[in-house]
Amino acid sequence: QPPVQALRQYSLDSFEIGRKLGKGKFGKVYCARDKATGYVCALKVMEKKELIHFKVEKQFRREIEIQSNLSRHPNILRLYGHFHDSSRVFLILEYAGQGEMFKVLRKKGRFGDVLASQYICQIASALSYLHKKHIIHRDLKPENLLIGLDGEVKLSDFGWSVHTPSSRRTTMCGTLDYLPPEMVEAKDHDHKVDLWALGVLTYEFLVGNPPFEEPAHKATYKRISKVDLKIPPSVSVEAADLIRRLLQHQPERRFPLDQIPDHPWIVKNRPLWPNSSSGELRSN
Ligand SMILES: CC(=O)NC[C@@H]1CCN(c2c(Cl)cnc3[nH]c(-c4cn(C)nc4C)nc23)C1
Repeated sequence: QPPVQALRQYSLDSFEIGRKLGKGKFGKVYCARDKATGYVCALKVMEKKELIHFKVEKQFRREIEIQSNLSRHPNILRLYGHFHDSSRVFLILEYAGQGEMFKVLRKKGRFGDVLASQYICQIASALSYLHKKHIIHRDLKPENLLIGLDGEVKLSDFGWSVHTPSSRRTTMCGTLDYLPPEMVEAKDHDHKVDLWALGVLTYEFLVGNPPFEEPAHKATYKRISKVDLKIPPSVSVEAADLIRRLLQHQPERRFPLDQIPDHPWIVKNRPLWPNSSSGELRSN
């Protein structure tokens, strides 16, 4: 039967709460086990008064609506259900066995071509799935990526996703590093903003920091607007080619997602067998 029955009514009492996994944007996330099925999941808890205070209840409702409708994709974190009590709202999320991407990246400093290209190819597949459903993620960055038990990437945190085409209404907060020129210039934007962010992510995976990072916001804006991109010689020729093709000022010139699996950088670094990156041979 499905890991978490979609129609069953859940309450906090349906779960044994485990360790705190960390903090999302507006709440805490705990490891939890569904008492009825023994299934392990991640329970995201948010205070209703916090959602109201930050005026993000609309964004939050959109997150639920979008993520619930995303049925199976191996690189998108599942939202199985949600429930609330008098003061809190709870999201029942898929548990990602290897945790947060940004922590792995900070610990490793940067990724090699094989690992980075596998991650980028998986993220491109997830974005392609979203775009086909007319959804743009709009907040692609290492902090919003998780890693599953088999090392696969899981796109999560759809708090900023919208249906295309859209012009941003909510003021942005957090890092500007991933914003494309059309959003920095607050122009209308479409799914191609995710292509720009994928280019920034590719650069950050390989170099360890985002390409337009500056201490001051204004300086970052300027570098993004001018696409003031300097790719260090440590980055392979093939990777640099993909980064340049994604970080195009004009959205329509950005490299299409469905051509990414055939890009030389991805092809050259694809392991002979899937799951062979960990060196062992496994029957699938
Ligand atoms: C995208 C996002 O919301 N990130 C912040 C939340 C923190 C834990 N969240 C998890 C969520 Cl939402 C789902 N699965 C997770 N697994 C882990 C985790 C596993 N290990 C071994 N260590 C950790 C940590 N964390 C999660 C997400």
